[in-house]
Amino acid sequence: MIKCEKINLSFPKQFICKDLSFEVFAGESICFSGPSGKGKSSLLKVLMGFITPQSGNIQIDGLELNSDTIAAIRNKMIWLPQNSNLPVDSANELSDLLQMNAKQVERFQQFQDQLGVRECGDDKSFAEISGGQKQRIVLAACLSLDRSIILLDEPVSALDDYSIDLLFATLNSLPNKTIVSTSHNKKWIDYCNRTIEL
Ligand SMILES: Nc1ncnc2c1ncn2[C@@H]1O[C@H](COP(=O)(O)OP(=O)(O)OP(=O)(O)O)[C@@H](O)[C@H]1O
Repeated sequence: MIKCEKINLSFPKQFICKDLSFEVFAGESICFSGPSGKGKSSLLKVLMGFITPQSGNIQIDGLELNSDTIAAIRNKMIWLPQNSNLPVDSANELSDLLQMNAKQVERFQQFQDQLGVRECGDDKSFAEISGGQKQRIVLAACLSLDRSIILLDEPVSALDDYSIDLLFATLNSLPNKTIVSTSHNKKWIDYCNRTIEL
């Protein structure tokens, strides 16, 4: 469970939120929505501990997020950044980068199958595939690590409706995952249990 209380966050040139409180229950899927530049990605980075708000309290599974707990908390999570420029050029290189064990590699291939990109993952470099195919391969990698909390920044930005349906079917096959995402996509927003509007 994620519990955020009275988060105050501003950058020098951008106010993000004042006294923002919310909870995300285990197994729930929520989406931050709102106009571009409002701070959706920044809030995911707050949950990862990459950005520290000016004030407020964040608890993940009962652990208060601070320098002592950050490693343990990050081990519970996987974060898909927006437009990630990965230092790899294929699914195989991605599994090496993430230091996947044999079971995770097997799951990675299963998720690529489920998301309709196994052939791309097996045979092609990232330079040879589309943005949507790459996004599905990176999503498959995220899911294969089997973390209980999944942070997805614009996970369907490059996907068509058919691919989004494949993703929903894949996520529905995974029990007890807590998903915190950002999106402008209506189909994704409708899929999530709840929206937090910024
Ligand atoms: N580290 C930072 N330092 C200063 N300003 C920042 C920093 N990170 C983000 N910002 C600013 O905060 C605002 C919110 O950015 P953020 O990426 O969180 O928005 P967003 O809602 O996710 O936008 P989009 O929908 O376009 O992805 C932007 O104006 C951005 O320039």
